[in-house]
Amino acid sequence: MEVAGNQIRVQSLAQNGTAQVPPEYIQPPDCRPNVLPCPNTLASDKSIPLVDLSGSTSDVHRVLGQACQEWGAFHVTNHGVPIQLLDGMRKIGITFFEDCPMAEKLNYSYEPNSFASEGYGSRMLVSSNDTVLDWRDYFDHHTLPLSRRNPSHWPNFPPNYRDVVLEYSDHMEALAQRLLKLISESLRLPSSQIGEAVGDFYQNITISYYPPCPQPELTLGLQAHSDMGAITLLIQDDVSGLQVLKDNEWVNINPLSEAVVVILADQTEIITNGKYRSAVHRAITNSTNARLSVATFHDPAKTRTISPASKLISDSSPPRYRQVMYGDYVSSWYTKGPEGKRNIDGLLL
Ligand SMILES: O=C(O)CCC(=O)C(=O)O
Ligand SMILES: [Fe+2]
Repeated sequence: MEVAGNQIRVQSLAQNGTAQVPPEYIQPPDCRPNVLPCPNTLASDKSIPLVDLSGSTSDVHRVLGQACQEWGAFHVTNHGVPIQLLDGMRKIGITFFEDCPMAEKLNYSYEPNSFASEGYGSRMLVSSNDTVLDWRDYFDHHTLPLSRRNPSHWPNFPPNYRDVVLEYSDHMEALAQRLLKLISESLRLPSSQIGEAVGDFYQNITISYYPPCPQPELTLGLQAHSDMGAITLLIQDDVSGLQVLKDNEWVNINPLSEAVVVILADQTEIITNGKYRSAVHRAITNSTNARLSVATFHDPAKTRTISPASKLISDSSPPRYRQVMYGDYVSSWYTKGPEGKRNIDGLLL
């Protein structure tokens, strides 16, 4: 078994051909997928809305506004990011995880003693010891601001890996800015309102790799959570696994190779004073196919203070959240662990 800093890579476990997952990966019964009789663990046949960005501005505002209000997650198409680049990103990810020898992958291991460090890892670093482990390996890249970006920390297997990540980072930043403008406009705010409240993006790109799991009914690839920053842009391969919670039901976000999944995160919920909600989502596993996703997170700087936009506050719509320094929000997230929306709920007034 190959281990880095006491951390076992899930891929090594899966390749060992184990028929039973180790106990630290077994979810408590109420968090397991597809378990009867708890109705909210069954996946529904609904699907998230699709926003076609080539539509008329008024259609885009309407469909996107409704998607943000009701789901906090939606697909976008005609988004301007070359489809070839989406495919290129999936390709370098799968090549790194599946074709790069484990010994070489481990050279890029993240720093196990610091929060959200860059590199190859398995365990999200939360302080609480009772956290069940996710059936997932990942590679996290720090891509923005430029002062955090150091491509020599990233794999160069395959040889175009770093170039693809650089190009992808720029396209995702532009798309995130465009979406925050549309989101602001859909609330009849000045288009720069949410973007200015967030400030310059801290962008991280996380490639997640979920090996086949011998007991998918007992595990989660990634436990239920809402993302802590402002907006997440995600692509996936053709294997299902991502689910979003809607009206107490888990809904599959089925793969659409040319679309980007947009997931509103907690700071956008705070800035919009809860008019738009961050989406609770999770990843489930399966016993036959490995799954890959690429999530690009856009967050405020740790020193940024986030509060509900004053234009959305009135006598009939009082502030719902306390203001928070983003760095404090992140520390509390890592101390308490994700678990649904308990972090943002801690700011409710
Ligand atoms: O793999 C996925 O589809 C979900 C990834 C995710 O939610 C995350 O990294 O925060
Ligand atoms: Fe997420």
